[in-house]
Amino acid sequence: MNKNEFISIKFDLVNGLIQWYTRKYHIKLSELRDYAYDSNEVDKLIMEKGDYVIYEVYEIERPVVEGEMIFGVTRIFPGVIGQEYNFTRGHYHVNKMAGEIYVGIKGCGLMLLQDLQGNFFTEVLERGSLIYIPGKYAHRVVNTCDEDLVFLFAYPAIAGHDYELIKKCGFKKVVLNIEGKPTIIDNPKYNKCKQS
Ligand SMILES: O=P(O)(O)OC[C@H]1O[C@](O)(CO)[C@@H](O)[C@@H]1O
Ligand SMILES: [Fe+2]
Repeated sequence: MNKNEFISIKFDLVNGLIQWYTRKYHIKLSELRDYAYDSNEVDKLIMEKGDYVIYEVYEIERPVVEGEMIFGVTRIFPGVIGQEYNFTRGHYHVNKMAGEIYVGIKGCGLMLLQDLQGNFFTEVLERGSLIYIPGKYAHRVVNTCDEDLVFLFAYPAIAGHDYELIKKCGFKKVVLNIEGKPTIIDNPKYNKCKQS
């Protein structure tokens, strides 16, 4: 097999373990401070438990040229930051023509989607879900269950990640654990951001 042309690897579809990847990175609690519904809860948790990993990404990198695709597996650990379920930062693609595909492998949660016009919706992401995200939608995944949420992703290598707007304003809604149930509420930070 010529690795410059073909990639064929084993993928454990039960546990979501990938046999080979070129980059592994993780996002810790402190890196979500600006993205959290309540950043005081981030500080409190770090004081109590230290700065732990919220999610990890196993990626197969490819050259950033038209036609290439980057793909891999993300694992979000279960838990809450205050009331807010563990989540990915979320981002827009710089290249609005670049869509993305997610396939749920293990666990359950929600994908939050929004565009620059303020349209917002959610999709269930669980084992067996297949979600196509058109290029203009920012996307975030929230783990609402008690186990790891694992999913496969694939996107054009030229997509580019834009985190700034999400860092500044967040998503229109957040997913909180209220009396043990995932509850979607308005994000005050987003509303304030729109007004200023
Ligand atoms: O890049 P974020 O918003 O932290 O979320 C991580 C997830 O999104 C991706 O960047 C793909 O869109 C993956 O690396 C991973 O699945
Ligand atoms: Fe993306």
